[in-house]
Amino acid sequence: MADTVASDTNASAKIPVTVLTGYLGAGKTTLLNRILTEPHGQRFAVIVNEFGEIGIDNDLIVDADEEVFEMNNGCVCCTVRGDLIRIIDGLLKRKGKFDAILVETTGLADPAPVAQTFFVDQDVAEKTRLDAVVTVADAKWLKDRLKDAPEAKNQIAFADVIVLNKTDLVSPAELREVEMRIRAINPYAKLHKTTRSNVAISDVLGRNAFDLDRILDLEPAFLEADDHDHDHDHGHDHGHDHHHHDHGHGLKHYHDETMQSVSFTIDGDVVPEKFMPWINQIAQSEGPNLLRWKGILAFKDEPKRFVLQGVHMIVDGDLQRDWKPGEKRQSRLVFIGHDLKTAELEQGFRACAA
Ligand SMILES: Nc1nc2c(ncn2[C@@H]2O[C@H](COP(=O)(O)OP(=O)(O)OP(=O)(O)O)[C@@H](O)[C@H]2O)c(=O)[nH]1
Repeated sequence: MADTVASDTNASAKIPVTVLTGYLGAGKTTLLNRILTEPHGQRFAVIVNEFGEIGIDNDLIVDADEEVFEMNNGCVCCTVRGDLIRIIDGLLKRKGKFDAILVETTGLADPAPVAQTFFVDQDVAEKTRLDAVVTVADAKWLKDRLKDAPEAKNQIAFADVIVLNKTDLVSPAELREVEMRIRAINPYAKLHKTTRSNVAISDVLGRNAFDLDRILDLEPAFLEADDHDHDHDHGHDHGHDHHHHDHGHGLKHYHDETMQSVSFTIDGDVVPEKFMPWINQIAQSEGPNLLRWKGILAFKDEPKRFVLQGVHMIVDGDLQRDWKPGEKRQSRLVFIGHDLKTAELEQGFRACAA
């Protein structure tokens, strides 16, 4: 994986995949129908979980027969959905008939294994790229679901784009409150407030969400949205203490009781021979706690930007476009997860600086 991917520079030829997630009834189907009926000139292959005709059903996505991948070191904590792989393999054989893939996950699904599929399976990873995880959230009910449904929190934490839907059902004050709750879990996603999932198609498709520039540019504003009360529901949570954050030293830090985001910036290059072993080791040791991680790295003597992403113990990366003339060569990493060893992560990353 990570040590072989650097040669893979052909990212743009891959078929983009958008994973559409969100809790039951949030408005996923409404969004999907909008995407499929608006004129955009694109042809989509759609994978949804109720669709008998393609051959997965809710049970499979929710909890049944997942296939377990045994990693080289014997770890079995990374699982992927065999059925999803088979469906995508089948679709890819019909290549040319569609431009993009949309996967609508059931409202109960943890998006991690779905996203992992696009990194883990070699055939799938060679031919597709995860464009973005789009999470539809119900403005009226999300707050409650964050308390009682871990999937709902994972779906928010995982999102590159959040469609905060059903805004017609809440007051402006309630809307602000739910937005802050979302930001406490995921300060990085692009957020759109909608009724009937009426977001512009260009805001959900073709995002190249792993071009982190856009997301990180927005980060300071996101980090200001933290002067909110927490409902401290310690029910099933890990008993973390209150959120706090630290604006010093290029370290940003934001979390609710369980979920946390940290980002680090090195003002310059990193040495790939140091960075790659380090990040692989972090993937192994911290992977179970790492829900999602991303980075843009300036590798020493490398004219192209190295874009990294990970899901739990899986690391994936590509050399993408050139650093532009005048663009500041920086190396940035973002981790979203729980119980993050922030100081250790920062120290390890800084040790890779050129
Ligand atoms: N009031 C209101 N209702 C909405 C809005 N968007 C969707 N709905 C309704 O909410 C219900 C659920 O919408 P769906 O799009 O089916 O939601 P879903 O996320 O696909 O639901 P599942 O398939 O059950 O997970 C439908 O009755 C929609 O008409 C909205 O913005 N406001």
